[in-house]
Amino acid sequence: MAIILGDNQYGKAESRIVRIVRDSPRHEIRDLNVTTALRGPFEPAYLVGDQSNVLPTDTQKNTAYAFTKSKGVESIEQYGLDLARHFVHEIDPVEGARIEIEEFAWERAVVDGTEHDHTWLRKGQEVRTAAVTVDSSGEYVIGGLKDLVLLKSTGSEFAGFLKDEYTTLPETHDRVMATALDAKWRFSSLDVDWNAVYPTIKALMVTEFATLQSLALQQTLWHMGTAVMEEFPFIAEVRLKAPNKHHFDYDIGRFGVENHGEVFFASDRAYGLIEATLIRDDAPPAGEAWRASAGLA
Ligand SMILES: O=c1[nH]c(=O)c2[nH]c(=O)[nH]c2[nH]1
Repeated sequence: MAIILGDNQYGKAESRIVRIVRDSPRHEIRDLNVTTALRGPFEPAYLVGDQSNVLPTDTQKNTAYAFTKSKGVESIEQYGLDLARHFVHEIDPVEGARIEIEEFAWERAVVDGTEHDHTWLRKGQEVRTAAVTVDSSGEYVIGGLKDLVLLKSTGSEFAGFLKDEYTTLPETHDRVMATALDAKWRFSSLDVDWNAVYPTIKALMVTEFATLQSLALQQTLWHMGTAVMEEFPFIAEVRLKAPNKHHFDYDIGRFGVENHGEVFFASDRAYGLIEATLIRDDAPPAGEAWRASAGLA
């Protein structure tokens, strides 16, 4: 019997990088959480402690910081491509690079009715994500968002489900539906206006969530994903993950107060977890696109 070293990669996880563009009195801010992971002939580091091919994770972190100035952060997708290409093409032993990025959004403070030049409020909304892989098989970009918290107070049903001796859930044709959406989309082209596509995808998914008379969260996810893929032919695949944040009618009848879908217990666990992958039947191979590192994006 021999033990062999299987899949491996190494890098610096979660470098928190804040880049301020201050070339004019009106500053800009980009607030990132960046993970790098390198793949290549790194077995000797694991097997015999030979670091000769190992670009330190500290160096990877430094490069991630430096590139926010030297290359800029036009979009997190482009920044990820710049960084991944650098590691693969400039650092000899590196054969593949995986860059995962989260971006935290800020909105300008409004002072005396005017947007302020250098003060922002952290947006409590979703986190934009990107995951870029570059290796000898190609270049892959996955865009995404996570923690997009959505709630609708009607327009959601759940009935007609399978029942057995353990089923107690009442059927409903009017319930609260809420989730914290995690969505990822794989691009089949790199010739994309990354910053233009993102808000459109978000808006399409929000619109489907709002307007579909939902028979289940599963159906809502299908409609969200298809809306995005019908709009953008260069999106080959969409992966969705949605916790069903249950809102249970609270029994205030005990106190002589009627509750017609007005007062709820917002349960944080256990939650249903509904997941779906939508893919075109002619999608190009995903290659290493989904092989995660820190799993940030
Ligand atoms: O939208 C839903 N899908 C389910 O699969 C499910 N199961 C459940 O108990 N409630 C719900 N709601």
